[in-house]
Amino acid sequence: MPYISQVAVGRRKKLMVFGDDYDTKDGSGVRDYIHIMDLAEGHVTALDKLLGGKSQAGFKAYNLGTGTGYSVFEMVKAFSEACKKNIPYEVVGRREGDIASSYCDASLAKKELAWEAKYGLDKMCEDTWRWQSKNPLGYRKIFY
Ligand SMILES: O=c1ccn([C@@H]2O[C@H](COP(=O)(O)OP(=O)(O)O[C@H]3O[C@H](CO)[C@H](O)[C@H](O)[C@H]3O)[C@@H](O)[C@H]2O)c(=O)[nH]1
Repeated sequence: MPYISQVAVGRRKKLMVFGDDYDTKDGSGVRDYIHIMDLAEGHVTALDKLLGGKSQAGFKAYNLGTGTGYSVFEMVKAFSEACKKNIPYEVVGRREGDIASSYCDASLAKKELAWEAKYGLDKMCEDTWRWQSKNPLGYRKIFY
């Protein structure tokens, strides 16, 4: 997502797509992207349970994700629609160590924390683009 966003804002010429020959819906890598607000709320909910509950365990792991896998090409398309620009890309070789597909089962978080992700890919792209277009250099200071 940050690389796509930087292409859209003109900081990078194009996105390098790491492989289009995976055994996935369109050949590109699939991941479980999550909106930052969903992720933050998931953490707060887990902390509330830890601090307020009767849990004896020192820790417990919860998966936080949408449970939906999106491909790199789906990301490019969704981001392109959000920013109303073409996102140039080039398919290059697979990145060493990458797996084809990774998405989570967040059912335990839903059951025990009553948490689930609210936002989908379109909202992630829309909000990322709003931030990136207002902060082309990210949080770096702009010196004139
Ligand atoms: O310039 C890029 C960057 C990424 N991708 C693709 O986009 C997907 C997501 O890549 P990320 O690097 O954003 O995320 P990963 O899930 O592959 O890996 C990240 O999450 C992992 C844990 O899940 C590790 O922490 C790892 O170091 C970290 O990069 C992958 O299919 C990757 O091949 C591209 O095509 N081009």
